[in-house]
Amino acid sequence: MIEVDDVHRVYGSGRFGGRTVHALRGVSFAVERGERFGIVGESGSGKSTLIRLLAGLDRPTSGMVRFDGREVSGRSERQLRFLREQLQVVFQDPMSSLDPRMNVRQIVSEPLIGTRHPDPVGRVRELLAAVGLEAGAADRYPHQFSGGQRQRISIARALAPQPSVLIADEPVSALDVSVRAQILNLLADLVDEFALTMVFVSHDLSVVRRVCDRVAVLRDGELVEVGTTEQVYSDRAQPYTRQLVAAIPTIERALAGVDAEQLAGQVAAAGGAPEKSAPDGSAPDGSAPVGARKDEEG
Ligand SMILES: Nc1ncnc2c1ncn2[C@@H]1O[C@H](COP(=O)(O)OP(=O)(O)OP(=O)(O)O)[C@@H](O)[C@H]1O
Repeated sequence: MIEVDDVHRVYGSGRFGGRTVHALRGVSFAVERGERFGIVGESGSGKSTLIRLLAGLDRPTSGMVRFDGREVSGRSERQLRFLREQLQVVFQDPMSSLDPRMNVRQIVSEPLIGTRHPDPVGRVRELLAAVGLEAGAADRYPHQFSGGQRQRISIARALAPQPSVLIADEPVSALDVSVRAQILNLLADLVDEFALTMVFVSHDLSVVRRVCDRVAVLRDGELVEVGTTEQVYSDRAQPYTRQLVAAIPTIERALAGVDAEQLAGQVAAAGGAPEKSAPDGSAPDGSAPVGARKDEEG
């Protein structure tokens, strides 16, 4: 469905002594139809750059991105219409990606403008139900919802044009930990229900692990590992991947059956990151562990 072939992206020309940043270095992978493919890497590893290339919002400096056999790079906006219909992105922060002046009906039906959909109102009702919002939500505005509910609205909007591929760009990072699991479960259910292909991007391997079949690990613009989520999570052949696992709060690893002490030893031996979680399994900022429920969404 998606092929990324030896893609490089260099920012800046380097002319007149200017700085260049080699954000992606020879990245290659393929995402099969129906797959849930995770891309994980720490800040600055090139995740946003890669998403922009997949969505046809930017062009690689060299290499090629293909969608359903068609080249994405180097096409005009008119030629990319097929991609805009087939591929939708859910962004990290629903507050900034939803227009505060539009009500939910307008937001969710916006992608249908110009498509001659026979029943946009009915479609909005259907989509709100699919993401677990009541029909009355259609008349309300983004600020009247909780963070998790706003992300549900973003997901409904992304599904409106009936895409075949959903790119989720850190979709739960801006949310309270108590609602993350609900949104992840919702995404997984919708991918099944609508037979979607999903590319799920996150800095957090534990989040990717919940929803993805395969995962690619990105470091400083290079793919250092690609494999099934379980392989990557449990083999940890790469010291960098071990660091990503070690950054997951202890309770998450306990749930995953990973021996925290053994892992900490491996990381220390690899010169890796220090243990970040508190002994009680809470996150470093003192927030509740992932998976804890406060029923904040209501
Ligand atoms: N428009 C740009 N011009 C110059 N450098 C850029 C530009 N966009 C990104 N970069 C650089 O490219 C590298 C990769 O950035 P990118 O935003 O893709 O990483 P990321 O993994 O998405 O990080 P984050 O999770 O912090 O968003 C970084 O060094 C970044 O500073």
